[in-house]
Amino acid sequence: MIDSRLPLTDIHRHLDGNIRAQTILDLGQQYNLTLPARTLESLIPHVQVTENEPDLVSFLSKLDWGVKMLASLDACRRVAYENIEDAARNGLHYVELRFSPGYMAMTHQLPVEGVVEAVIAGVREGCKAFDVEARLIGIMSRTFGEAACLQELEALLAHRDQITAIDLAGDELGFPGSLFLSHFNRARDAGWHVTVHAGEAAGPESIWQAIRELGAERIGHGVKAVEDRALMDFLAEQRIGIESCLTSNIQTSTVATLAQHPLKIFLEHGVLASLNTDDPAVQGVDIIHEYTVAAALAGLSREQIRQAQINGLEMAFLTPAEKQALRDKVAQG
Ligand SMILES: O=c1[nH]cnc2c1ncn2[C@@H]1O[C@H](CO)[C@@H](O)[C@H]1O
Ligand SMILES: [Zn+2]
Repeated sequence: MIDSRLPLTDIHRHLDGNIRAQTILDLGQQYNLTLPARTLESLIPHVQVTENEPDLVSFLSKLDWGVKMLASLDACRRVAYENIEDAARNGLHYVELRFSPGYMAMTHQLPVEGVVEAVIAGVREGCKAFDVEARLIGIMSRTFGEAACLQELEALLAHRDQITAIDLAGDELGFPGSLFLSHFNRARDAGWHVTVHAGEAAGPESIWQAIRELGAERIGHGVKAVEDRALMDFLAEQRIGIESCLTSNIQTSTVATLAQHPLKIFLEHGVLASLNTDDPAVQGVDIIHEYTVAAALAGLSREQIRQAQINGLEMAFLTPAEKQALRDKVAQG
């Protein structure tokens, strides 16, 4: 159930994990690139999760075809623009879109800083054309190591005023947060907010590390927090938000079934947790599905779903005045 009098937000949404299948096909044609299929229908199984993947890293490989079609900065701009259009179509009032400029640049050796500029431009155009408010979160893709992350960080820092926060995503088990202390020191010095993918593939210690050593104010997924009572208390007391992504956690085999998902326990424990998509196009879901289907299957009551919706804006990297302006705007219709 979505409460239409409250702002609808998605604050954990990968722009480069949300490239339309049709756009993948179009870009393949435009740049004469090889794809595993020629029709939309036959392409879907290659670019969308159709059965749950055995683990996080297998799931992440599903993002690769879309990113491989980013043959120019204009393609990056287009994908960013379409992300805002899709958010508007879903009735989202506010989105935080995250992207990994090095990952997007990789296949066609685009300039990483150019990718950051193209994404900023596409999002800005989208926000002008559609009634959506957006902020950008820069991702460092840990999967490619510390040096590649440094390159992403520097490209993002060159546009620090257009970026709201920094994140670390990718292979959590292979590349622990402890490798990235200096990256996060620099990101915090830039005045950015910090959110970190933690406690998805690795255990609660990864969440403690993200908070204590990287300065995380919010945690992406954070599923494994439920295994550590002291951490649950700490999250609730410090109001460290958990960005839950229900369908994603099933598709990565982080959680076996929605009925076993800890989001309900987080909310019962007073942890600030919200509903988000993650990589909607790759997952074949949207925010409406997460609210109206997945949340109920995860055992959330109507009141808990409403609380999660309230928490989404509460957790947003906005000032109190910006949040209030959004509440007022939506309440007035
Ligand atoms: O669910 C997830 N967990 C961890 N990393 C992710 C997830 N979804 C996407 N990425 C990672 O984010 C970057 C692109 O924005 C890529 O590094 C991709 O692997
Ligand atoms: Zn994510």
